[in-house]
Amino acid sequence: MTSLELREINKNYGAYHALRGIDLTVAQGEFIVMVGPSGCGKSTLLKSIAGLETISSGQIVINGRDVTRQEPGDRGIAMVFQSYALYPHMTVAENMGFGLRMAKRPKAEIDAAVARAAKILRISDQLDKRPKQLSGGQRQRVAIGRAITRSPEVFLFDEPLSNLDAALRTQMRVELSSLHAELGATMVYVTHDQVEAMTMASRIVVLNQGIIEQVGSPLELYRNPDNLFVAGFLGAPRMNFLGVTVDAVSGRSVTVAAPGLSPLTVELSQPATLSKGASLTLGVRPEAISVVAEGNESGAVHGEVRLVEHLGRETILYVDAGNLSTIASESGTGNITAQLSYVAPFAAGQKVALKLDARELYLFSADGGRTISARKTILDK
Ligand SMILES: Nc1ncnc2c1ncn2[C@@H]1O[C@H](COP(=O)(O)OP(=O)(O)OP(=O)(O)O)[C@@H](O)[C@H]1O
Repeated sequence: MTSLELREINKNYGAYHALRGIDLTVAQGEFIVMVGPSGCGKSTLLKSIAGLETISSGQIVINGRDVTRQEPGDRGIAMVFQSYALYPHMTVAENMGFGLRMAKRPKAEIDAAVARAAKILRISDQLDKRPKQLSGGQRQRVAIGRAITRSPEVFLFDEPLSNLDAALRTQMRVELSSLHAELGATMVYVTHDQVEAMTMASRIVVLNQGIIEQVGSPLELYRNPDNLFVAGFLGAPRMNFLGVTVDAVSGRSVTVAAPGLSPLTVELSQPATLSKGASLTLGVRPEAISVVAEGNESGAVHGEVRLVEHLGRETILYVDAGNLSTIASESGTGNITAQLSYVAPFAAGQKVALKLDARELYLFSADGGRTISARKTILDK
């Protein structure tokens, strides 16, 4: 059953076109996570669904009701903000019951809803405290509790965990996923955090400059990005991009090369009319790069280690591969990043040969960065 439908949503701030024809259908119980670079329109879209922003054109439908012109309080949504937005002079219980009190619900009903939400969020012993007596994590639980008590048709979350420290964020992430499973509610969640997006979402929506670049399950987007933007946006460290030229085409295979790179053959999604010498972008994720002994030439890139990050279980190498042309290196240190799943004994200044896994290569068209390589197999979660 459809829970939320966004139809051709446009939002202008004066001459600035912040949302450009957003279409999205969300099924009952889905956990939608919206990601995208700063300023791409995530908050504007969330606030538009909430009714805190008026859209310039389009339609917002919640459970079959057109709510486009309705007040926020009448839309059947509850929003949880990054800043918690709790009333400092009210107790936890009063904060949580606020929405129901405004709706003039009977006291017994409010008390029961608050008690239930507090139990779910494990803050039953905090109900008489005021927000300033609580930790950041507890405050965010109260804000979520306030949303739960209203039994909304759709929950909206605007970066709810970004004010918490790393350990608490991990804990709350797990708790929010459990809460979602327990309530079976439709949730739309905005975040900057890749891990939150990958682990919590039923589907991720990647926004860029007011348009949707791609919608899909986390693994679908990670394995089969539609274009260079999505490929580069999801994954940390980011996918490496190398400028290459077509060496030879044979049916569905294309061999590409670049100065400093041994020729590599990539499967295409369909037979392509690529001519020899045409420019393309080759993509390879850091985890699809291994270090091989010098002298092993097949698909190897030779370079010098600039920086090593030892993360315990894994090692990240930032390698300068000389004149191998790469596009916008993420770190500014070296131009190829390799992520090795072991404690690798490398040091800055060391010469290495990197091998790119031929099964894990992506090719993007020069015009618009469309993915033209064959789709990758997705291993189910
Ligand atoms: N009230 C406003 N008036 C004018 N422009 C605005 C207004 N609110 C947002 N914008 C512009 O609209 C664009 C989208 O803003 P929005 O806050 O939705 O981005 P975002 O993706 O949530 O960014 P961030 O991740 O940094 O929070 C930005 O370019 C922003 O400057």
